[in-house]
Amino acid sequence: MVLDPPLPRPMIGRLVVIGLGLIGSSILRAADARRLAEVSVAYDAEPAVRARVAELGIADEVASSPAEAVKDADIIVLCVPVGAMGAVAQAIAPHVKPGAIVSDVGSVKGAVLNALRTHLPSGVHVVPAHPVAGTEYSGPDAGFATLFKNRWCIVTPPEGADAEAVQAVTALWTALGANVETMTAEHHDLVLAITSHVPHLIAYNIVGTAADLEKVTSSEVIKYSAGGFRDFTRIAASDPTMWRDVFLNNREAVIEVLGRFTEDLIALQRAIRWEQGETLFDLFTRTRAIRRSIIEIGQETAAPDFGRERG
Ligand SMILES: NC(=O)c1ccc[n+]([C@@H]2O[C@H](COP(=O)([O-])OP(=O)(O)OC[C@H]3O[C@@H](n4cnc5c(N)ncnc54)[C@H](O)[C@@H]3O)[C@@H](O)[C@H]2O)c1
Ligand SMILES: O=C(O)C(=O)C[C@]1(C(=O)O)C=C[C@@H](O)C=C1
Repeated sequence: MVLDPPLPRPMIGRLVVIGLGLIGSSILRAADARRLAEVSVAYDAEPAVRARVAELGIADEVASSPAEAVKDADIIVLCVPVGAMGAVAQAIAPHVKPGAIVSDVGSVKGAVLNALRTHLPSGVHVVPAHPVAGTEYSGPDAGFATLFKNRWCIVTPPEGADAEAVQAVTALWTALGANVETMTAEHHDLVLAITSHVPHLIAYNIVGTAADLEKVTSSEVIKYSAGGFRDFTRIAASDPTMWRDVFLNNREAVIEVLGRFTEDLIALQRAIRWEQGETLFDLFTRTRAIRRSIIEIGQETAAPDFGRERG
């Protein structure tokens, strides 16, 4: 997979990335490869992370404070855990120039939009976004320039958002390689609860259950985890801070989806108890078709339906 060639002229003056882990460092790498900004500026709360980013040479400048980072910025992208977005917005608020755009990459949108709007002055354009692309790894060394290539990025502008600012964020993500879709923050949070948040919770739970089973030793779990369980362990290795914040900030949608999930699981339990093979067979046939259609259209380029038929 390769990125498109560099732009003939940078599309952004000063691009600032705050939080230099998997996502922030991937944005910097892709922006550097495609020469999207005249100047890219990086900041992270951890001095060791800032030093590593300077060593990697993926930003033009590494700032030593949030205030220094956002001075004269045109677009600022917050790539910190969802629970830290409010504190970062508060720290940069007095230093962001009027007319600048503040965006983010948080996995939850409603709570982040509220946090950003609470702290940032009204002259600053808030346009949240979420690249639906990632891995179970964290930190600046985990990032790579093609992470967003042919993946979806969901932009969730608040009502009345400045059209030019929304266009600028859309153009940024398109240039980073993503396909952009726009929806409300509320709808995003429901869609991602089913496609990402609850699946992660299930993975954390099943790996935790396996680890706690008294009659199966942990060495047996490791030894025989070549198949399905191994896939769950990859997801369950995802960053604890990030995922704690996701669940605490998308409580309503996660609880709603978990309710449905629990009902369906109990129905399966009943089908097994009463030996209702047809029920099991029908469900497994339906789910197999879903998997095959995802592969057929190519997960990376498929236009997901985002559940719109449910209204
Ligand atoms: N990992 C994924 O698969 C994925 C995918 C899409 C979106 N996201 C979202 O992207 C964001 C970042 O995730 P990541 O995987 O890059 O995390 P990460 O742990 O790799 O990096 C986060 C970085 O933020 C820094 N940070 C934390 N608090 C800070 C603060 N107050 N000020 C400045 N820096 C601070 C940390 O030091 C760390 O370097 C999260 O909001 C997450 O929900 C993650
Ligand atoms: O591929 C993975 O490891 C991911 O978990 C990526 C994933 C997802 O659930 O699809 C995780 C969280 C994000 O907000 C977006 C993408």
